[in-house]
Amino acid sequence: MKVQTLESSQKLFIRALKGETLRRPPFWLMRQAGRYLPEYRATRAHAGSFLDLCFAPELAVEVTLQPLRRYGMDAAILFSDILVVPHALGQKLDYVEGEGPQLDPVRNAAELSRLSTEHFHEKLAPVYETVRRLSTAIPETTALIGFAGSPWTVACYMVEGCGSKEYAKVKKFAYGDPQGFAALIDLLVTVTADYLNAQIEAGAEAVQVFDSWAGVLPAPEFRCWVIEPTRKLVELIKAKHPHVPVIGFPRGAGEMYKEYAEVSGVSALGLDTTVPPEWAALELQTKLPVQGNLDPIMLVAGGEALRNSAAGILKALSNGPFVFNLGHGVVQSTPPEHVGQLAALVKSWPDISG
Ligand SMILES: Cc1c2[nH]c(c1CCC(=O)O)Cc1[nH]c(c(CCC(=O)O)c1C)Cc1[nH]c(c(CCC(=O)O)c1C)Cc1[nH]c(c(C)c1CCC(=O)O)C2
Repeated sequence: MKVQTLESSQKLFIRALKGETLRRPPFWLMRQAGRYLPEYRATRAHAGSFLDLCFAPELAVEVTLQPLRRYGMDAAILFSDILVVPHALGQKLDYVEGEGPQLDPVRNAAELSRLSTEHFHEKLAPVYETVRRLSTAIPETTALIGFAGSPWTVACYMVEGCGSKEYAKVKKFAYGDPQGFAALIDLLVTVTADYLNAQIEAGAEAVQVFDSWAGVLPAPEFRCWVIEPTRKLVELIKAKHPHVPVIGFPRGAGEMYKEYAEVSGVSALGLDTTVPPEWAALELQTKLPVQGNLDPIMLVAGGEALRNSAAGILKALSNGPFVFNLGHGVVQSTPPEHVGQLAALVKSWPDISG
């Protein structure tokens, strides 16, 4: 096995998450691997289904490395999906071409009782193997990020059975039967902590908790189903791995970002596209390192709009601990050369800022 000579703590990405203000901020992009890259589409065509790709360590390593080869990001993110967790609990999951994920929904206590943790780690063993292989396959200065969905966001898919506009079914379950819904959330807190701890033990140097649907809840329910489960999850990770940074990404949290920053215990905050960077510098970055938040559609537009928007974010947030990223994932219609332009801009910051 290759011996890693560079300590995690020396990597730019980890240094920023530990609170250092760096001259040139590190960067990576949410969903940096995926269908916008022709080499991803080629590997995907060989893999069979999308889940087959997630559970084939050799191919999952390959697609994780693809964006790094082109753009030299400061961090690699494990290639997998947030929905492998319900899959490992025994919920039926399919990714339907053009329609996204489809699950057999869980909407009450009886359906909940059919889930089982019995084969959980066995089913996720290929993911841990991917992390182990990546930890020696990535460049020496690149950090390795593990991830999971937040209990709330994973519950959204488990209850709705697919993506949704209104999230009416999961809200009805949470509002109408808070005790029953708490059983689902508590289960997800426990298994997600085990899952992230296992990724860390396999070599992940930081983990991100994707809470894509945090923004759909009123404040009291946001406290109950987003902040509190995240706080428990972070506590279970920190109990075993106190020095591993946990990035929380409560997309759409708005004003509630402040309370999430103060209460959840996360080490750093992922900012969505709508958060004003200047506000974040004053109200959030004074408490925790921040990551974000270029609109992914700026990467589709390219040119002046992309340059100006990225420079505005870099100006506002580079005076504190900061990781440059998007405010949500790369979209499929992104021209790969625009990602190259963005990478060049961030890597030459601040020398080109004047
Ligand atoms: C909500 C969510 C999911 N998955 C994820 C989230 C949270 C972030 C967000 O809000 O986007 C997270 C995710 N999904 C994927 C990654 C890989 C790592 C990375 O490069 O960032 C990560 C971090 C691969 C993927 N996950 C998926 C793909 C596309 C599948 C394919 O190749 O056919 C990829 C590359 C499928 C997926 N997976 C999910 C959906 C809704 C879809 C369908 C929509 C789509 O196709 O983009 C669930």
